[in-house]
Amino acid sequence: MTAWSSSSEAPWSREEFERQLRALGRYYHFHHPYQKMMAAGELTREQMQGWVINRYYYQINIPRKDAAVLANCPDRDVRRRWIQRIIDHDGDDRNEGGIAAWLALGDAVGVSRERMTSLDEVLPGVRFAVDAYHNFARQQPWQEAVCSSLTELFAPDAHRSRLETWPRHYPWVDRAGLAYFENRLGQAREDVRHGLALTLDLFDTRERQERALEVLRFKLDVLWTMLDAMYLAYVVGMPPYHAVPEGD
Ligand SMILES: O=C(O)c1cc(C(=O)O)c2c(n1)C(=O)C(=O)c1cc(C(=O)O)[nH]c1-2
Repeated sequence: MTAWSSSSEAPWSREEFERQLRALGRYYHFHHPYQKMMAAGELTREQMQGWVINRYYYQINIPRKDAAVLANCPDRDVRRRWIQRIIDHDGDDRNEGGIAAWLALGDAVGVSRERMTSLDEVLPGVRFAVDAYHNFARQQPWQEAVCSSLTELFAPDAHRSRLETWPRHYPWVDRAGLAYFENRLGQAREDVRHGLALTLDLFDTRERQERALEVLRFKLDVLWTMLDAMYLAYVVGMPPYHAVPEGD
């Protein structure tokens, strides 16, 4: 055991552990300059479209990530509940699901289905970040993948903010497109209840609890890095290779 390791210390109480997880909310992407511009009505149509196009790559990878959790999890009770996340995004006979709702959000901001689903405009930085999340869920223990979903603890504030500020600041966005955010408010509450209870149960030593905080930091980095890539490309005006002269 190394001198800096605190693994021999007593575990935090559930309340203290939950408090530490929630305290990481200060690094949530809601506080990124791109999101702040969005909430303040400062994004141009192109910047809004760029966000919707790039976030689509996140949306289509969420159910694949959740399928990886199912594949790695031997606990039937956990799988029975976790499978709902895939249905929430992919839809079923009764409900079109979140990916369809995100395409409708594209319609509302003037992004055609072909443009969105081609993935041609997904920035490399966004692709790398999202792939890192998907690969994490495939390769790490399923308990860590469960924990990494806990950024959803902080998502309802972001969804509510968009529902409240977009109609005021972006009257050109068709309101029907905001259904995605409305739907997520209820779904995220359920997801968080389950994901948080599992995390509090499973990470039951100080070493595991500290690992859980690291895992949540990783996921916060994924979300923040996506917005860094968008900020550089669409706000600073430096998309990848922008300074490379056109070849012949
Ligand atoms: O718009 C957002 O700010 C936001 C953030 C997050 C998140 O924190 O990962 C998710 C979502 N939305 C979301 O809609 C969603 O379905 C979702 C699933 C997950 C996940 O990690 O399993 N995060 C998120």
